[in-house]
Amino acid sequence: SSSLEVAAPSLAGFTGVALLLFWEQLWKRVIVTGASTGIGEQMAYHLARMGSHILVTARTEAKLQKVNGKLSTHTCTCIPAISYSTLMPAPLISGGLDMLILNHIGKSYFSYFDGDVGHVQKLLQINFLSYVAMTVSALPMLKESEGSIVVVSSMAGKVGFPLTVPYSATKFALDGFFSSLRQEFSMQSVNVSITLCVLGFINTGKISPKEECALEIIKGGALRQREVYYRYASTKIPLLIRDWAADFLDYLIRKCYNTENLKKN
Ligand SMILES: NC(=O)C1=CN([C@@H]2O[C@H](COP(=O)(O)OP(=O)(O)OC[C@H]3O[C@@H](n4cnc5c(N)ncnc54)[C@H](OP(=O)(O)O)[C@@H]3O)[C@@H](O)[C@H]2O)C=CC1
Ligand SMILES: C[C@H](CCC(=O)NCCS(=O)(=O)O)[C@H]1CC[C@H]2[C@@H]3C(=O)C[C@@H]4C[C@H](O)CC[C@]4(C)[C@H]3CC[C@]12C
Repeated sequence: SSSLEVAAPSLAGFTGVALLLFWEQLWKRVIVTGASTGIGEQMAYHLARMGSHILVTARTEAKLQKVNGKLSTHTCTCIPAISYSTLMPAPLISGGLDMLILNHIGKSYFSYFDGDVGHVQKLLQINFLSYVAMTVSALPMLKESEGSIVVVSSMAGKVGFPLTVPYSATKFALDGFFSSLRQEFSMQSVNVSITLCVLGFINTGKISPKEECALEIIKGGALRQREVYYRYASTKIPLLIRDWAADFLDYLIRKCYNTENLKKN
């Protein structure tokens, strides 16, 4: 389809082609949550190109059907009307699974913390607790396939950025849960990899395009990396500063924060 052809140039790099060939040998079965728009949608297109069996979720049926239409020549199952706002319903997964990509997020605001505890609770349910519930449901199958869990997080889940208090809290929680779980897997010889993806601001322009970001996430998961940094320099360097000069990094973030530009997204 046209949109898959549009995505093709981003796979042109050597690692992209190598991954594609490697992936096709394995014929992966993958779940991508929050795949109706943004980075999740782009991951669905990349995975389809690699010949994966994919299951995509989101709340809005119309948007998911649009994505499904572009994936029609591939094996794709849509689970629309899935909302993670209430405690996870029955597991949506049956049969085998090789990779669980947890990507969805609920809507939040981009301004000073307004004291709304209910909003923090709701966002924790969508952005954090549902990730825990999905992981618990999928774990028997992932153990069987020695598969992978990929958790999409943010710079705002590693460093304190202003104006994103509830969102940031949910992303820090993911790091705590999945880093601790990774340790336990290692101690219990559970061969399921956990990849935490630390993303900077993804824009629609050429600097950090969502198509490239989506491919980096899939690559990191397939290679069973502990963490993915995208873009590497602009996420990794601030984190190195954080560990040695936290106050200085906080100062730099406040100084460089372009709120007007971010509010437009
Ligand atoms: N964009 C960026 O600059 C950055 C993004 N990230 C991370 O990347 C990931 C993807 O972000 P992005 O592509 O911008 O996200 P989008 O806002 O484009 O997509 C969010 C997805 O989640 C779904 N969703 C929203 N609310 C719910 C809900 N209550 N239950 C189930 N599904 C829901 C949406 O579909 P629907 O509304 O139909 O349910 C949509 O498919 C996120 O984890 C985000 O934190 C990290 C750093 C920067
Ligand atoms: C401003 C933060 C990123 C700093 C950075 O990486 N700059 C270099 C970019 S470069 O690679 O192009 O050179 C942002 C890191 C995470 C962002 C927030 C987020 O995770 C999700 C929301 C996305 C939405 O579109 C805008 C608001 C966000 C809360 C977003 C705000 C900016 C970040 C904190």
